Amino acid sequence: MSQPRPLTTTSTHDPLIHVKQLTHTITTRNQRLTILDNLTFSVPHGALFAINGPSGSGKSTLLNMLTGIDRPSNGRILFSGTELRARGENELARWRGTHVGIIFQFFQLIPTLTALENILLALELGGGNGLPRKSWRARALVCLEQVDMQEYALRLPAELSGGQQQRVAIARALANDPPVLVADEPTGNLDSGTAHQVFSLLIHLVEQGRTVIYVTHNPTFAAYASAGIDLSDGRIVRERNAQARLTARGGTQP
Ligand SMILES: Nc1ncnc2c1ncn2[C@@H]1O[C@H](COP(=O)(O)OP(=O)(O)OP(=O)(O)O)[C@@H](O)[C@H]1O
Repeated sequence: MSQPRPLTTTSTHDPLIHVKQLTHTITTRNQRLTILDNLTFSVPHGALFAINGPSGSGKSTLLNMLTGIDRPSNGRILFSGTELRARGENELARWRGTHVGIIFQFFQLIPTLTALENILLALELGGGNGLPRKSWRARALVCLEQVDMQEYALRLPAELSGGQQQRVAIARALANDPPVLVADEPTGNLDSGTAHQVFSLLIHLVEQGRTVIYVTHNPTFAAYASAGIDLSDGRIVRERNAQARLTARGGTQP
């Protein structure tokens, strides 16, 4: 299986997300744990941004903070200049429905719905992104086309391979046309050839102007990023910024 072709667009320097001195602690029965420790970084607009680190380093916790699913104990997250914690829960859920598409490791498609119906459900839940209901089916088909799965619109998830299911899940994440996709170990359940195909697709979506933030514990997949951070024990131990590599090599290379 060939590797994904390198990212040919570069992200702008405009930060989409600013994280400032973010700390998250939790109290268990007998101790207080610091899961994220004073993180400051930014996610450029139009980046393929990796959050990399070993198991337990805080990657998923951080991703949930960036999408407003969880709130940090301390610190600030500015998303397009607006502070997430300033929004109430309902407002945050509405905002998430239209601004962020979420992709999961285990796809999480509804098993009794076809590929097309899974995407229609996302449109239903996200309000159809302002489109009239009569055009939702066409929109869902466009999303399937974007991931090259239009021929499989009427298949159930169980009738698709793992890689095909993840493509449908990516199409579902695109349903409400969010500017940002977040993915927690998007290829963690796929063989390496299929994983590289999924990364090719994510790179293509970034080239079309979306920002993709993904979590991985695999340095090979982290190397596809145009920017990112490496976490260890809840701390940033390395910042990745492909701008330097772009200058050096004339293109981002994993
Ligand atoms: N609700 C909780 N109660 C206690 N500890 C928690 C809780 N949630 C997370 N943790 C701990 O916080 C740390 C970070 O967890 P997190 O799931 O963010 O790590 P991760 O890097 O995503 O790990 P993995 O790659 O294994 O999914 C881990 O040590 C985990 O055990």
